[in-house]
Amino acid sequence: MADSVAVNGLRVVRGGREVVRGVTFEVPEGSVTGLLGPSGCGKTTLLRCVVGVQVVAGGTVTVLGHPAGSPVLRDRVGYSTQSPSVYADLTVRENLRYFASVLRAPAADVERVIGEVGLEERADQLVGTLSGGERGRAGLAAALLGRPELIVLDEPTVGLDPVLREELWSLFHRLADRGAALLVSSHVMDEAARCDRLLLMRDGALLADDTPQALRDRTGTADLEQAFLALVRTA
Ligand SMILES: Nc1ncnc2c1ncn2[C@@H]1O[C@H](COP(=O)(O)OP(=O)(O)OP(=O)(O)O)[C@@H](O)[C@H]1O
Repeated sequence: MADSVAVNGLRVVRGGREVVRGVTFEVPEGSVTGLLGPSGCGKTTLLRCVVGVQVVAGGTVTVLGHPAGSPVLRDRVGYSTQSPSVYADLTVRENLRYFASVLRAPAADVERVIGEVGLEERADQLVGTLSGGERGRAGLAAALLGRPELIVLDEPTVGLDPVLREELWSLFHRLADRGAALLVSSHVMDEAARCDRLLLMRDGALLADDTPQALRDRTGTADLEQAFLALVRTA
């Protein structure tokens, strides 16, 4: 399987402190890679590097064969941030029509992505009046416009009920089955088991890069929370 993302020796300094400390990993196409780790460990910073909006101090980030942030990647990479960048004074549908035109995505994509994130009944509501979870899904819908080959999602399931979380994880796997690479961050360990591969991060470094089952086997633990703790103890 080809790699959609290749990160090599990445270092980032923020506020005078090295917050990403020599990180190397790949994200294969056609799979869901989870980026897991405690609050403040550097997940968002790492995702920002992959989408090319972060100044880096060293190392390389290659996305679909190009340096991260290259103009040719604009409509090939979808990115949804923790605070969704959708306009509060437009409806869900208006937002998505606007982003579809910017990305030159087909007009029919708007209805497709509204359906994929389950916002059909909120499509004509102003984003400013949506709940936090609904607003998050509106941002996620924008990241799915144009069928990007790489989809980068920063904590997409925060604030969602278990049913919706389940639906979104099913959607992520459907997108991967179509060939997309997904890189999804979370600090909830019970989501780790739903990923094909896991990157476990702590204090700006990767503790592990493996499948959930291999991590459980390697640490001799039954669940991934315990595996993470075992890795922290031996780091
Ligand atoms: N603009 C900034 N200036 C200084 N320090 C920053 C800045 N942005 C982030 N940091 C620091 O960089 C570190 C990594 O932050 P980052 O947002 O990547 O963490 P995270 O793992 O995504 O956390 P969370 O799960 O809470 O969102 C943190 O210690 C944070 O305080």
